[in-house]
Parts: sequence; C-alpha cells; structure tokens
Amino acid sequence: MEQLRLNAIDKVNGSVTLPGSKSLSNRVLLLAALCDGVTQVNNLLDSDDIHHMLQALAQMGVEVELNEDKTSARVFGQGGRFKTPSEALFLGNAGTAFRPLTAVLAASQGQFTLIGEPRMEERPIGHLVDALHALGADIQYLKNQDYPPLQVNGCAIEGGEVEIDGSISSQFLTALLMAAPLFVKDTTIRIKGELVSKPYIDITLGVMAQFGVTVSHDNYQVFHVKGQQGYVSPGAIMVEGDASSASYFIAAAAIAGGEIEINGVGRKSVQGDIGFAKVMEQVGAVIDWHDEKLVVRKGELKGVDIDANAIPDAAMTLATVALFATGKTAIRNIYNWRVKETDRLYAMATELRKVGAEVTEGHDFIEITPPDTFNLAQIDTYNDHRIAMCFSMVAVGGVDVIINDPGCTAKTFPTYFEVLSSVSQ
Ligand SMILES: O=C(O)C1=C[C@@H](OP(=O)(O)O)[C@@H](O)[C@H](O)C1
Ligand SMILES: C=C(OP(=O)(O)O)C(=O)O
Repeated sequence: MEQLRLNAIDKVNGSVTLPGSKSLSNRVLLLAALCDGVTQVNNLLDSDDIHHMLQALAQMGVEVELNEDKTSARVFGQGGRFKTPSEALFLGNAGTAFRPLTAVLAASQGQFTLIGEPRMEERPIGHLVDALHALGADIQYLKNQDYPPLQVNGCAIEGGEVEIDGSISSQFLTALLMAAPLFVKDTTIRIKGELVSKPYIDITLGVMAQFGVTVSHDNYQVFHVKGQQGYVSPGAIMVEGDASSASYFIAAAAIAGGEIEINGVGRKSVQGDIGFAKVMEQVGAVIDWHDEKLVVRKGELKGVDIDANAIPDAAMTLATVALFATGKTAIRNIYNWRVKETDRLYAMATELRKVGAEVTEGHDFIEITPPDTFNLAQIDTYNDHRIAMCFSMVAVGGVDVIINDPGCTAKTFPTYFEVLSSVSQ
C-alpha cells in the first residue's frame, strides 16, 4: 500500500483555485443529458465520481466531448432517450451518480443494471426504491434488499402522490425530484421523518431551475413538480468551486500562520458546505468574505459544540481542526456519517485516538478533546477521500503524520496533496 509522510508544516501561504463542485458537476451532467440540444459545462470536476457519471452516459449513447484536462464538456443531450447499455453501469462509490441515475432511468425507456464498489453495496438505497416502487417503477434488488446492485427496467411512471423517507440521505429526494418532471402526471412528494442534509436540496432545486424546471415546496416538507416537462438547456453553465474541498484550506489557514486565498467559493455560493466557513469563524478563524473567494488567516482556536446535520461532509474537517483548538469540540446530529464512504464516526474516532486525542463516539455525535502530546500516527483512510484530506491537518498543525493510501482522494480531489503542498512552507 502506498503511504505519504507529511512533515510538520510551519506556515501556509498563497492562493488556491478550487476544482469544480462534485454535487453540481454530476447534477449538471445528468440534466444536460436529459435536454434536447447541446450544453457547454465549464469548470467540471475531474475526479472518479464524475468519471463514473460520464462513463454511464457514454454507455447509454450520450455523446460528451471533453477538453484535454476534462474540466469542460459539451454534452449532446438526447431528450433522455437512452440506449440500453450492453454492460452494467459501474458507478464506483458515487452517491451523486447512483441515486439520481436510479430514479431517472426508472422513468426512461430501456433496461439498466447499476452496480458499484463493494462499499456501495453497503450504502442503503431502500428509501428511494420504496418511493419509486410506490409510483409503479420496475426495480429489483440483485443482492440484498434495500441495497445496490439494482436492475432498473425503465417504464412510463404516472406520478401522483408519494412519500419518501428523508432521514438517512437527502440524495433520495434529490433523485426523485430530478426524475419527477419526466413523469406523466404532476407529482406531490411528502417527506417522512426528518429531512437530513437539507442544503443539498437547494442545490438540486437550483440546478433544476437553471434547466428550466421550477419546483415549489412547503418548508421542505411537501414538494410539487409538474409532469411531462422537458429540461431545457441553459446553453452554457459554470460549475462553482467545491465548497467541501474548500474546507481543508479554510482549516489549514486557520490552524497554521499565514494566509490562504481560496478562489471559487464565497458569500454567493449555492453550496451548503460554505456554512463551514461560518463555523470556523465561531472557532476563531479570521475570514474575509468576497462574492466568489475567501481569504483566511489564523486565529485563537477554541472548541465549539455544533449541530452539523446541514454540512455532513465539511464537518469532518472540524474533527481534525479540534486537535488544535482549546477545549472540547462536539459535532452532533451526524448519524449518516455511518452510511457514507465508510462508517465515518467509527473511522474518525479510531484515527483521532491514534494521534493522541480523547474521543467519545456516540450513535450520532463525536466529541474530541485535543492531546497534550501528539503521537506519530499512521492514519488508515478506509478508502475515504475525506479521512485522507482531514488528517493532513495534523501536519498543518506542526506534527508529522503518515497517510495510508493517499490516492483515495481521487474520488473528489485527485490533486489534493499537490495543492496543499503548493501553499505549505
Ligand atoms: O446531494 C449531494 O450532492 C450530496 C449529499 C450529501 O449526502 P447525504 O444527503 O446522503 O447526506 C453529501 O454527503 C454528499 O457528499 C453529496
Ligand atoms: C458522502 C460523500 O459522497 P457521495 O456523493 O458518494 O455520497 C462525500 O463525498 O463525502
């Protein structure tokens, strides 16, 4: 296994330009494929999760022209007339590909087998499939009930009234919302349980609106979508920088001395994870806010106690910032960390303890008290890009650290360690 030793970093300084948002890139690609006509996508993320979506679209006969570094694409939409692929669609561990494709393909013509990495077979999808079954979709579980892989036999879906459980993942509602305009009649979607990760629904509604479909909702409890609407290409679309990826540079500048200018997200960001910058201000970071950039400097960092349900991805970064804050940090209401790339509550607790922190791992929370003295730790990354990126903060805090399998950042940020090194001194 490859290992990366990161030596203690004294100071960070410089400027980074964020890669495009994963959440926006995969939504835009799928809706562009559903339009008639060409969509020019700029600042597309070039990472594994996006390659899986692109590969699936190619297998279904959608032509996409990529530029040389794969950061812009011309998508030749075919109004959702997908070809039945000759092989299964392999979607890796990309939730933003697997969940929306399941719903959209269920409402398309053709037969599709959706498979993923072994971890994808442990990530639930039952709440989405239940809702689609209730609407008449033909979807079968190929291994275990409620989990991928799936056989999706597309058919006309009538629409109507449907309930969906929102308590494990917002991606199920996102998927249903994206598919609903393709249904024959209007659809009313009611949320069962507490809707988690709510800001991702705003991302979905925003992208759908850019493609000509508006959705009304009553306080995120009931959503109304008109049937038989075609998505309309906006012509060209710019993907903003990835706010979850920004969290590592916000944290790095807050922990180490120096200043980092982060280009690609700012006060105009449509991504909920921009909320991490506000949390870091509470922790003590000094941040200048611009429309599309942040400038971040070190402050006196102190532990905070937050509900992180709205920012599950960026909140992981707070768990390693906690190592360099005074007092205890508590991150609450994050049960669904357990069903992502790995069981992130268990993994975070285990790896933070290796560094020397005192950690309490609860059913849906984690509490971290920083160590008096740090250990030189070998961090296991569990094939989870965010664990690898989060633990680089140990070096940023002035402590050597070894990251096992650093290549796992390829899921969303293949060049992460190079970019970090470009601002490290
Ligand atoms: O819709 C999206 O783009 C995402 C939603 C979130 O998932 P959950 O809704 O499952 O929390 C987030 O963790 C994931 O990385 C991306
Ligand atoms: C949870 C994540 O990914 P996915 O889109 O596969 O759910 C993530 O990127 O942290």
